[in-house]
Amino acid sequence: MLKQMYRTWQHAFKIDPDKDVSDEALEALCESGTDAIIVGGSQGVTLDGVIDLLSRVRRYTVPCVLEISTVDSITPGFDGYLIPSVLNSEKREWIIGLHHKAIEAYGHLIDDEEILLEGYCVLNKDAAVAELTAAKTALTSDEVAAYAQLAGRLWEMPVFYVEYSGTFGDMDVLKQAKDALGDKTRLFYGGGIDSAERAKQASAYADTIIVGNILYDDLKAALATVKAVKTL
Ligand SMILES: CC(C)=CCC/C(C)=C/CC/C(C)=C/CC/C(C)=C/CC/C(C)=C/CC/C(C)=C/CC/C(C)=C/COP(=O)(O)OP(=O)(O)O
Ligand SMILES: O=P(O)(O)OC[C@@H](O)CO
Ligand SMILES: [Mg+2]
Repeated sequence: MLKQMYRTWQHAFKIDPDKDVSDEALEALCESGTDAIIVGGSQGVTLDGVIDLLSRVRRYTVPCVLEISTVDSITPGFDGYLIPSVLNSEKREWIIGLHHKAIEAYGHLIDDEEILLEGYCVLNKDAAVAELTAAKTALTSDEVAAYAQLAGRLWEMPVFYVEYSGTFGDMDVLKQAKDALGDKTRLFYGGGIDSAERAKQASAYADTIIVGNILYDDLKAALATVKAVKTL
């Protein structure tokens, strides 16, 4: 059950259903000691791609959750569902609009124990997700911290996600977000973690680090990020 699990996560791999990963690489990732596999991406996510990846990850015992990016690619069978809301989007649809429509259509199917809201702050202007969601990425650390305080201490969202997808972020920004968040909300960090060293740096402030792109470019380096933050 997602709501019982996510608070213990220190590390997760995010695997994109739109990208190729070999069976050998997938086995190494799933058996690495990571806390969870997140299936998600912002481009080219299809139902077929999601089902294919889910069935392959299901050969292993690692928890597997879907980070929903389109309604059409939701399928049963995951251990839980993460719902991103891009707090610094200039467009209402990415904050609450698509969510409202989805709840109207599928709200009756939702198991509250398996669904988790993530307040995203998207900070790399060059990431596809920033363009897609019209994120206002040029924010000062105080402005990011204000989103963290809002998401954490006021709204008590389960997760605040500092997202630098594609590049390693500013650790001072991450620290300030942590300080502003309060103790109800888990801080997720993702973006440019491509070594044990960077994994350690980010996990000094983030409760959970998310590792994505490097798993396609350098599997060994990706696996090293697990050992860097977890005592196995
Ligand atoms: C049958 C069954 C199991 C039913 C379950 C019912 C259920 C769970 C219903 C869902 C209800 C609900 C509220 C759904 C939300 C609908 C929705 C589409 C919301 C919008 C989400 C959103 C803001 C998407 C934008 C993209 C985004 C933030 C994706 C997150 C992943 C991410 C940031 C990937 C990074 O992107 P990447 O591909 O790596 O690309 P770049 O590196 O280039 O950025
Ligand atoms: O792909 P990277 O840059 O590792 O980022 C991970 C994750 O935060 C993407 O949503
Ligand atoms: Mg990516």
